[in-house]
Amino acid sequence: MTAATPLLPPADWRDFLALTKPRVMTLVVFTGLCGMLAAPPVNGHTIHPVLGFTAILCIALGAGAAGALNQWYEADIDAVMRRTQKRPLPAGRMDRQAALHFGIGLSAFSVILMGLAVNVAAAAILTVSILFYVLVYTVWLKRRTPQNIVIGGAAGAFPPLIGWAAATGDVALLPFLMFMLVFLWTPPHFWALALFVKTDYANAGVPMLPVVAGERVTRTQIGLYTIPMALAAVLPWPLGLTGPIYGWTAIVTTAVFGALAVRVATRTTGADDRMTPEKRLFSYSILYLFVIFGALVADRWVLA
Ligand code: HEM
Ligand SMILES: CC(C)=CCC/C(C)=C/CC/C(C)=C/COP(=O)(O)OP(=O)(O)O
Repeated sequence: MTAATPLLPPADWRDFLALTKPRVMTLVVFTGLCGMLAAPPVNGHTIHPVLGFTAILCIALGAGAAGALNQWYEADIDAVMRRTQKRPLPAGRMDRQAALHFGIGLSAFSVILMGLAVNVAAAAILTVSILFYVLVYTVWLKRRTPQNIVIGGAAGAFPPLIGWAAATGDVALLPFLMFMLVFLWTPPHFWALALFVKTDYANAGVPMLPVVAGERVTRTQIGLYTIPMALAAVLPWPLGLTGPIYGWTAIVTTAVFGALAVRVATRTTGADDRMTPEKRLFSYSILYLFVIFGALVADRWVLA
């Protein structure tokens, strides 16, 4: 080969899959599915299985597309952080244009399919969540303020609303509380992780809370956000929106979340600290959402 400009070989399908952040998106898709399955029948009918499947597919494709556009925009900072260096763009396995086209094409496809096959309400909320993740979080806030994940994190809270809207054509108080639960869960989820990958963000110049405000403030904020998060989690039962299966699951799993968050909030660490409680809170935060959303569906279907 004597070409003057080095050309990248065509990217592998695995690189396109990696662009969609598949591991993170499993929980996004799961909360969307649970929002859909928790919705009540409309005029005696639940959503047709084919339409239900299409709606979940659209959430998965839309979320994946948003992840691809996020990586297209952030290739520079991903190249600096150890956790993200091996992604297809910073590792030089994919052309940036290919990632951009993939992200835009998949976003348009997911929204149009949702609008044509399912309904306009679900397509509209899907559009808002993609725009929120890409424009509000990634482009606007992430490099500017430590409140980036508080405001921008709303993007990841929309899927239960999308699922519910797909099934009913509308939104209601229960999916709104589920939105609030994920919205208020995001700061403890992310800041627990940010406490132990702080150096990565500092090196990349991303103003995450532990980098700009320090560990103490971050720990306190984790504790503070856990309080309204717990309220959003537990309220559906006393409000009569769910039954005891959800209610008791929410009480027990949220109490564990609270205990882990208090441990993180009240700790001070030295230089060689292994950050075990922080890692535990981060891992538990993921299990917590899977279990609590699963309980919402179990409640609806067992007590129906
Ligand atoms: C702005 C908000 C958020 C930020 C900044 C954030 C950040 C992160 C980061 C940096 C990781 C580490 C590992 C990785 O890159 O795979 C992670 C893991 C994870 N996040 Fe989040 N997250 C946010 C919101 C959410 C939401 C809304 C969900 C789902 C409802 C979610 C689900 C997950 C899951 C399932 C993992 C584990 C992935 C794995 O096993 O590798 N995150 N998050
Ligand atoms: C339906 C729909 C469009 C959903 C969007 C889902 C969404 C916003 C998820 C947020 C979770 C996420 C991947 C955060 C990563 O933050 P980051 O991008 O700062 O993480 P990084 O450092 O790993 O790139």
